[in-house]
Amino acid sequence: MKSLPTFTMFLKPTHFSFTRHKSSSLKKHFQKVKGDPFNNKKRGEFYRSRAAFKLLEIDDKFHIFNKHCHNIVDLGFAPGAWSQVAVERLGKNDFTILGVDINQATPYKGCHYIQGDVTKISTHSKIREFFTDEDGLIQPLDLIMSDMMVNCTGHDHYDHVGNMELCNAGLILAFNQLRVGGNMVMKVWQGSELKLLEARMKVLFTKQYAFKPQSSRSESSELYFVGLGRRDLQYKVLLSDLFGDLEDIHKLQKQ
Ligand SMILES: C[S@@+](CC[C@H](N)C(=O)[O-])C[C@H]1O[C@@H](n2cnc3c(N)ncnc32)[C@H](O)[C@@H]1O
Repeated sequence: MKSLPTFTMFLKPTHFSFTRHKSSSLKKHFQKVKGDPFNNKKRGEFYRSRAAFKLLEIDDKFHIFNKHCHNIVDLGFAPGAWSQVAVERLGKNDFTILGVDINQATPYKGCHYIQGDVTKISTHSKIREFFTDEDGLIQPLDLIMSDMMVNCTGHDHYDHVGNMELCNAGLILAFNQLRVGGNMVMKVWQGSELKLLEARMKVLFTKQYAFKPQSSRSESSELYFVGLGRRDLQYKVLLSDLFGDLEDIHKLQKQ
């Protein structure tokens, strides 16, 4: 396998823009609670997990829960804090949230849940079925959010490779089921293959960002890729093209 540029190169401005963001809602959290705002007992009791804070920051920055956001898939849903944030942020909007997780979980109120492995085609079929209405019309997705992560081994390379497989599965879902103009957020784990994922995102989305929320521990290799505005590829790009090597993908970007 070709060796790919390191993540430090990935952070150069010609690639994804990389920002740390001080969110207004998080500032409010700081004011409400003393001590570590992300690890506070009261806050922890309110959200199903600390992962909520990362999504709050992402939404503050990229406004993913906007008025066009109705059909949402939450990949790696358990224990459900991201769905909880989505419900909170979408308020009275008309929305449907489907959580998907390889493990058993309890759906968040007002949300739906299926147990399934996102790397399996059968799970993608279940998602499509769920969003097919009584007349057999498939309702495309407006937002795919993925906080999926393999069980960490503590060995960064293995964790990165495991995460890449999950990200690729998320991208396949975006290719097949995300509407034109739709958005995607996914957790990525730094490593040599990130360059390839970045290139695929560039083919699929008009704007892409790499974002490290403040609530994500600085020593952690995680960050989030945000793809805004799924492109209308008009059948010029096939799924197999998207999963070609880096050189082929760069050619696609020029089309
Ligand atoms: C960091 S947790 C997600 C936390 C969640 N976003 C929240 O807010 O509560 C990662 C999740 O990814 C799930 N996961 C890992 N591999 C998966 C796969 N192949 N398919 C579906 N879910 C997967 C794990 O079971 C785990 O629940």
